[in-house]
Amino acid sequence: MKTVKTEEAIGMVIGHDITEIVPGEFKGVAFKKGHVIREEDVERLLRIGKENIYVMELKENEIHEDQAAIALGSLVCGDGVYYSEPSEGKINIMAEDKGLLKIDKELLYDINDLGELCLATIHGDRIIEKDELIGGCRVIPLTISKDKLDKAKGVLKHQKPFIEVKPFKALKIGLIVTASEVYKGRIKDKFGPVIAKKVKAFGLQITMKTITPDELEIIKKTILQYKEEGAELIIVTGGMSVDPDDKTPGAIKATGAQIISYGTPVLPGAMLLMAYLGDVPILGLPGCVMFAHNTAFDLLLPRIFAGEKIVRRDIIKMGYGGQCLKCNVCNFPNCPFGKC
Ligand SMILES: Nc1nc2c(c(=O)[nH]1)N[C@H]1C(S)=C(S)[C@@H](COP(=O)(O)OP(=O)(O)OC[C@H]3O[C@@H](n4cnc5c(N)ncnc54)[C@H](O)[C@@H]3O)O[C@H]1N2
Ligand code: MOO
Repeated sequence: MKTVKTEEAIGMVIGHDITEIVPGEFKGVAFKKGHVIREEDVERLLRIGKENIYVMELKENEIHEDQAAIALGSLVCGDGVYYSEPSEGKINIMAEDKGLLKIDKELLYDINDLGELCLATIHGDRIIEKDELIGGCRVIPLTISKDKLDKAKGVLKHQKPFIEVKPFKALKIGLIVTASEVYKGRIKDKFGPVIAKKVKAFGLQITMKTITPDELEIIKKTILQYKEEGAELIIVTGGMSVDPDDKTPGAIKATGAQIISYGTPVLPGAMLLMAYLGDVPILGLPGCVMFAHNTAFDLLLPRIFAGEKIVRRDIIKMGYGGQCLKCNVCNFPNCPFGKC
C-alpha cells in the first residue's frame, strides 16, 4: 500500500475500511476496503479528516474486482441483456426487454470452473420481463490476475455472449377448438378464452378462430386452410386423448405435418402434441390446458413466440423439472416447473 493525497487518489483503490462518526447520526464504514475513489468521494473523505489515504497498488498484471466484474459481464452478456454498475465487486444482469431468456449452461459451467470467478443466473428458456433480474457476477478475491480474464475470453473465443433475451415475434395465430359438444351448442367454449388470455400475455391476439365438431376431415381441412391463409402458429384444442371421439392427433397427422412428439413428459400437459406443417408449428392441446394454471403449453409457448424451432430432444428434456408442484400460490415461472 502507498500513501496518496486524497485529491490525487481519484480512480485509486482504498486499502482498508474508513470509518465515519457523526455524533447522534451515524457511525459506521463510510468507504469499504476495495472501493474505487470517485471525484464525488473526495469532499466526504476530507470531511472525515482523511487528507491522505492508503491506496492499494495493483501489480501490472492485476485488476480490481469492480473492473473484473465489468469485464466478465461484457464477455457473457449478449443481445437484450444489460448489467448494472459494480457495487462491492458485483454486477447485476438484467433483461433490456420482455422476451425469451437463453443461457448456455455448459459455457456458464466452464466459466465457473476457472475458479475465482462467480457467475450465477436463474434458469433459461423462460419468459423474462423488462428489467427483471437474470443473475449476477463477481470475482472472489479483491483483485484478480488479468490471466484469469484471458482464460475466460479463451472459453468464449468462438462463441457469442451466452446470456441473451430474444424478442417475441408477432405471429399470426390460428385457433381451432374441436368439441362436438361446443359445436352443437350443448356447452359454451371455455378453451378459446384461456388460449386468448395466454397469448395476450405476449402482447398477441388470436387471428383466426373456428369451432369444429370432433370430425377428422373437418379438423384436417381447417388446419390446411389456416396454413394457406398464412397462419404462423396453429393451435388445436381438445380431443387429444383416447376416447373414440378424440380425433385431433389423427387430423394433425393427416395434414402431412411432421409429428415431433405426441405426448410430452410434463404433468400436466402429457397429451400435448407438437408438430410442424412446413415451418408452421402446430400444437394439439389436451383438456388440462383449459383448467390447469400452467402446463407443457406454457413451457413451449415462449420458445415458439421467440421463433425457436422445437426439436424432439427439447420435448424429451422437459421431463426433468416437468412435474408441476401445484402450489397454493403459483409463482410460475419462478419455480422448478419446466427448468431442465
Ligand atoms: N383413459 C385415459 N383417459 C385420459 C387420458 C389417458 O391417457 N387415458 N388422458 C387424460 C389427460 S392427461 C387429459 S389432459 C385429458 C385430455 O383430454 P382431451 O384433450 O381428450 O379432452 P376432451 O376429451 O376433448 O375433453 C375433456 C373435457 O373437456 C371438455 N372440453 C373440451 N373442449 C372444451 C371447450 N372448448 N370448452 C369447454 N369444455 C371443453 C369436454 O367437454 C370434456 O368434459 O384426457 C384424460 N383422459
Ligand atoms: O395432458 Mo393431461 O396432463 O396431462 O392433464
